[in-house]
Amino acid sequence: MRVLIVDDEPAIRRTTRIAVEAAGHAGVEAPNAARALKAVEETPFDVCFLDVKLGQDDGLEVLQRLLAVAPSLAVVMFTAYANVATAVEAMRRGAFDFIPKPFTPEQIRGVLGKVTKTRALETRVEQLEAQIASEAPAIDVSSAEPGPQRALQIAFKAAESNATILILGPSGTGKSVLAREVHRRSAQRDAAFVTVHCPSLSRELLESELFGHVKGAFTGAITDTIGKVAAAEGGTLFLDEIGEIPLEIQPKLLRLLQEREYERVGETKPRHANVRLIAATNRALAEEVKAGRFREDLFYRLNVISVTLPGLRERPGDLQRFAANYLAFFAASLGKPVKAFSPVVAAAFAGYEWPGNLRELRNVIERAVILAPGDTIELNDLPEQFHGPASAVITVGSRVSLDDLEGEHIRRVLQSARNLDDAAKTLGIDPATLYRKRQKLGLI
Ligand SMILES: Nc1ncnc2c1ncn2[C@@H]1O[C@H](COP(=O)(O)OP(=O)(O)OP(=O)(O)O)[C@@H](O)[C@H]1O
Repeated sequence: MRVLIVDDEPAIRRTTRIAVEAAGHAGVEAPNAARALKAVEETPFDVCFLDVKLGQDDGLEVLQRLLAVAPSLAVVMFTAYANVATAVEAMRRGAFDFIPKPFTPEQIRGVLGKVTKTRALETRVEQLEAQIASEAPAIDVSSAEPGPQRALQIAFKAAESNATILILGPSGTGKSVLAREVHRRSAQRDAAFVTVHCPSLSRELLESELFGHVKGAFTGAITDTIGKVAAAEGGTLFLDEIGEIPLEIQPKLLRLLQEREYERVGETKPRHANVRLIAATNRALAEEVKAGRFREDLFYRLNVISVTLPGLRERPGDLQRFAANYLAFFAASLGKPVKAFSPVVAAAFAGYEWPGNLRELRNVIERAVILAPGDTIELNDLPEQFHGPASAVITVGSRVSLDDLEGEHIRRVLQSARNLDDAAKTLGIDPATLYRKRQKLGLI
C-alpha cells in the first residue's frame, strides 16, 4: 500500500515511515497540510497517518479536505492521549481509526493490517455484488399502467422517510423486490436489510428469531442471540408474509412498531430498536382481521402507508417489457442466440392468467430459452399450460362483450395459425388491420 505520513515533527514522521516500510509498504512524508493535499492530488494513496495538531492547521479540517479529494483514503489520526473527544469527532468525520501518541511501531503495523483486511473485505463484497447482479435479471421498477405506477411512486416517496410500509399483492408480483428497492432508495441504504420469513418458523422460534434470546431461555438456547430486529439496527427489517404471523406474537410486534421497544426471549430488560419496518403479505389483511386471525390495532398501525402490486394479468402494458428483458438476460447468460418471441407466443402470453406472476414469467422464459432450437421462441418451447384452450370463461354465448369475444378469437386464431398472413386470412381482415388489432390487445 502507499502510505502518506502527515506530521509537523520530523522525528515522528521518520519513525512512522520506518515502521511503514518495515511492514512492506511505501511511505511518503508531508510536513504540513498544503504538502499533504498536493501529494494526494498528484498520486493515489491507500492510507494516511495524520496528526490532529498540525502546526497552524487543524487536523480535523485537513481530514475533511483530504477525504474530499480522495474519498476512499483510510485516514488514521495521531491524537494526544487525553483527547478522546477529538478522536471521536475524527471518526464521526470519516477517519478510519486513531492512534494515541506516543505510539509504538507495533501499533502502526496493527492499524495497517486492519486497513488491508478491510480493503480485502470491501473488494470481496464488490465482487459478490457484481456476481449476484450478473446471475439475476435486472430489476425493473417502472410501469406503463397507472395502478402500479402510483403504487411505486408512493413507495419511493415513503422510502425517503422512516415510515413503515405495507406491501400487498398476490404471490410473485415482486413484493420482496420492491421492499429491497425501498431500502436501496432510503437514507438507511448502507445499513443492513434483514428479512424474516414469518411462516417458515414455529411461534417460539419466530419470536426468538425476531427478538433474540438469552442463554437457557428454552431448551436448545445454548448461547445468547441478538435476533433480527437488532441485526437490522439502523437499517430495514422486512417482515415477509406478515399475514401469517401467530396471534401471540402480534402484540409484541405492535409494541415494536409503536414504541420501538422489545425484549429478548427470557429477559425483562426492554431494548430500543432503531429500524425501518416493511411488511408484505399476499393475504387480504382486512379479511384476516374480520376472521379474528389478525389484530385490528396492528393492521391499522401497519396500514398507514400501503401499496398494492397487482397481478401480471392486470399489467398488460408491462408484460411485453418484462418478457423482453428476461429474454435478453437469459439468452446472454445461457449463451443462446434467441432474440424474439413468435407472434403466437406473444398472443399466448397476453391471453394467459399468470397465477405465479413475475416469478412464473421469469421461469417460463428461462425454460423456453434453454429449449429453443432457433433464434425465436415458439409455442413448443412453452410448458403444458400454454397448449390448452386459451380461456374457459370467454366463449360464444357466455356473458361477455363483443370486444372481449373478438379479442379472445383473435388470440386463439393467432395461436393456431402458421403465420400472421395465415391468421389474417382466417379472420377475413387484411394484415394491417390485424396489426392494429394486435397492438390494441397488447400483443405487440
Ligand atoms: N420489478 C421486478 N423486475 C424484474 N423482476 C422482478 C421484479 N419483481 C419481481 N421480479 C421477479 O419475480 C420474482 C419474485 O419476486 P418476489 O419474491 O419479490 O415476489 P413476492 O411478491 O414477494 O412473492 P411471494 O408473495 O411469493 O413472497 C423475483 O425473484 C424476480 O425474479
